[in-house]
Amino acid sequence: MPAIRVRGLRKTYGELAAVDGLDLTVEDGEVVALLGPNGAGKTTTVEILEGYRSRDAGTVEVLGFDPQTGGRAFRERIGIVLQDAGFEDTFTPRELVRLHAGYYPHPRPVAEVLTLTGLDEKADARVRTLSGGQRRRLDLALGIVGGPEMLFLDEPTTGFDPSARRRAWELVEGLRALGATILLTTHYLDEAEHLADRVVVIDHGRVVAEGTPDELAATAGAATVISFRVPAGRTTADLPSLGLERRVAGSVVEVRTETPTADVATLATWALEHGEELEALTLTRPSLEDVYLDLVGDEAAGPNPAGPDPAGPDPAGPDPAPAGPGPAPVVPAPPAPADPSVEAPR
Ligand SMILES: Nc1ncnc2c1ncn2[C@@H]1O[C@H](COP(=O)(O)OP(=O)(O)OP(=O)(O)O)[C@@H](O)[C@H]1O
Repeated sequence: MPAIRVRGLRKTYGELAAVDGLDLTVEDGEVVALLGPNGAGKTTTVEILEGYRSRDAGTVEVLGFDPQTGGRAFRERIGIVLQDAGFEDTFTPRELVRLHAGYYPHPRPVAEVLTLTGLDEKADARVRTLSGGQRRRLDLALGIVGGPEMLFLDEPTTGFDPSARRRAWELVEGLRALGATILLTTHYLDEAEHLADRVVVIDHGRVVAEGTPDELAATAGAATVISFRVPAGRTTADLPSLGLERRVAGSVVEVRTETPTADVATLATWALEHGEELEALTLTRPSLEDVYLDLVGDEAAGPNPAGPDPAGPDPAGPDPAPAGPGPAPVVPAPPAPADPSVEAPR
């Protein structure tokens, strides 16, 4: 039985379909990253899976429970790191972790959780004196203290310094090694690439692509780039026909190709036949970032596509207030307009 099975999930706010017929399966023990631009519906989906929001349509099973009706038996088996949990400022991390440990039948030791999340030094400081990144670590500590089988991480490392991020990654890897299933949302593509077995890209409340980063690269058709220096005394006119598109910058040639093996063979054969050495020859595979930008394009770099919500806040009862606009996406702007030095394929 998969850990998560979602079919035809829908959640609307007035006219806006925040989640619009979403299907998702997460196998037991799998780490899956949800990616997508601001407002794509990631948090709404995750909060429905956690039992924090109601749904309008679709079936949802998490560890065999319907999160809406799973109650305590369900909540004891999951761990949650929300985007913006909000703490009682006058408590200390040690007190809060101990308090939360009391909610679970088989919690992890409090001291271990504080160490794992790098909070030893701040364990007895008032929460109001913690930095943003330290509060986020506390979120993480509260998410794992119950020893969850299924962990939901909503942008778990936003605001972390690089070493805290590495540490959080190690923590997630450790939890995975213990057999936990993990669903995380992130805007850091390197985080998804590093942690996730599988990536699911969401846009406008639907899944637009899913697979391992390698599979995504293959299906999205993002091209590999072959780069090399034109041998001294030669010009680009001497080169064999290669790839889809060429860029020339000084003596460096970059060729975009969807058939890298054949093109490298053609290029190497040409060089050997002419007794040339191809200096600075490199092959760059498309990164998850290239693939992501191919899929969601400009939206990922817009000012705030989630924008003001025409539907206004959800008047419905138990759902929490909408999450804040969230941090700016870390994906860079899409490529600049066509470079005049780009040549048509020959
Ligand atoms: N309680 C709410 N009431 C009204 N609209 C909401 C509510 N919660 C979310 N929305 C809207 O639903 C859409 C999806 O929001 P959601 O927070 O799920 O996106 P997200 O993919 O998590 O975005 P981000 O990357 O910015 O966190 C957005 O347009 C948002 O404004």
